[in-house]
Amino acid sequence: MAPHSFSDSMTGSGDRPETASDKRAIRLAMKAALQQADPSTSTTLCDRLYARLRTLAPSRIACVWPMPDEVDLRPLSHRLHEQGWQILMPETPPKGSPLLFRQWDPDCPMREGRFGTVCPDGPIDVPDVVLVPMLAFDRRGYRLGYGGGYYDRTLAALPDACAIGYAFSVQEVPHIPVGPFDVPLPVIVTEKEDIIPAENLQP
Ligand SMILES: Nc1nc2c(c(=O)[nH]1)N(C=O)[C@@H](CNc1ccc(C(=O)N[C@@H](CCC(=O)O)C(=O)O)cc1)CN2
Ligand SMILES: Nc1ncnc2c1ncn2[C@@H]1O[C@H](COP(=O)(O)OP(=O)(O)OP(=O)(O)O)[C@@H](O)[C@H]1O
Repeated sequence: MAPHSFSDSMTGSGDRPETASDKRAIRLAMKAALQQADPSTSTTLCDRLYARLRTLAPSRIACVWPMPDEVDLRPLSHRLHEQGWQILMPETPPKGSPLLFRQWDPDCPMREGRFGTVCPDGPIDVPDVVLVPMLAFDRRGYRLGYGGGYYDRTLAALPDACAIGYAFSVQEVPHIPVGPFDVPLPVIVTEKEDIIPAENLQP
């Protein structure tokens, strides 16, 4: 079925029940699989992200403070900071709102936020580049997060930002169920490869 079908848009404000339930099943399976992932893979993934970003002029980039078993972007955040990038990290607002981003530097105080997230206690800022965490993804560029819809709302509000999804390669699934607000990412970086979904489109 087409990603943005009529029946999806009929519901107006969210996923159909079967889409939401299919997403939940993938999240559960992936959370379990991630507990077996090798954390040292984060280092290779950070190196690949850095290789992609170093060709750009330093600007304001949204990184992420990791949650348990997730890719750890902290080595990349430090490296980019040393290279003159302004690092931002998300603050998680109540569900239904886009993320806020706050400036981070290696010495800034951090505080605990919603759902086990941690965010800098710095000024609010707006990113030019957004690194997007994913619980699962597919080769079309669709992603699943923890189910808040935060990044979908955030990227919709930042149409000019350059969005780059990142995850361990074991987080790839054949097909992410898609709802009316899911927009595919233009690039996904894993520790093994850079996936450019447009290259996978059938003519
Ligand atoms: N490291 C990191 N930070 C991030 C994200 C992320 O994916 N990774 N987010 C990506 O968007 C946002 C946080 N989104 C989240 C949304 C829900 C849950 C969560 O634990 N949900 C519970 C159910 C909560 C409830 O509804 O009561 C769960 O999954 O069991 C966690 C993070 C912003 N910060
Ligand atoms: N821009 C939006 N406007 C309104 N509702 C949205 C928007 N984006 C997502 N949603 C809704 O939010 C709910 C959660 O979305 P989804 O399950 O795709 O979250 P997720 O992508 O896994 O979470 P996150 O983006 O926080 O990592 C769904 O019902 C979805 O339709």
